Amino acid sequence: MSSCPPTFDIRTSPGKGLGVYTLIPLPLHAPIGDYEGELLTKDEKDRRYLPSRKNDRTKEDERWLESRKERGQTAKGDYIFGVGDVYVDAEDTECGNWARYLNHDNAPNLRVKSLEVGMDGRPRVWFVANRDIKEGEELCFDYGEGYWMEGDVVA
Ligand SMILES: C[S@@+](CC[C@H](N)C(=O)[O-])C[C@H]1O[C@@H](n2cnc3c(N)ncnc32)[C@H](O)[C@@H]1O
Repeated sequence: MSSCPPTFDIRTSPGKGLGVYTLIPLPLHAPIGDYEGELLTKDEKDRRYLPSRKNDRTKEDERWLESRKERGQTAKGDYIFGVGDVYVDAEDTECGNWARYLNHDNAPNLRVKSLEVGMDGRPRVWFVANRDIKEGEELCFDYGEGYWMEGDVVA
């Protein structure tokens, strides 16, 4: 996993697991970082994570799940960000980056920006400050209603 910028700190956020905190003040519109992970199609995401699609899993899906287990990685579906038809899955810590620890807030201090196709031909998701942020604040974005309803998709 790519390391967290030195100006941010990953630590316990009460009631939310780990979270990302800024060690410096950040001005409105400050770029925060990209959300990185494995790219999955909707069908791959559903087959691998939804219990209702378990019987549709291919051999490749089973190998993928087995690899997660062997490497002590979870497969809960809590780290998925949808961009158009593609899903960025940051659950595997060998593929996701530090942004996987950004928590949800109904009054977030971050705004999500995304492109279905970035300059490298891949989808891009990144965060910017949506207000001035004080030193020591936790960085959060709004996951959107779908995340909490379906439990398998971030935003
Ligand atoms: C993308 S992860 C965020 C990082 C996570 N806290 C961790 O320790 O790995 C999303 C998960 O964090 C937790 N989470 C995020 N925001 C939360 C909130 N506002 N309240 C409670 N739990 C939250 C939930 O368990 C959610 O499924």
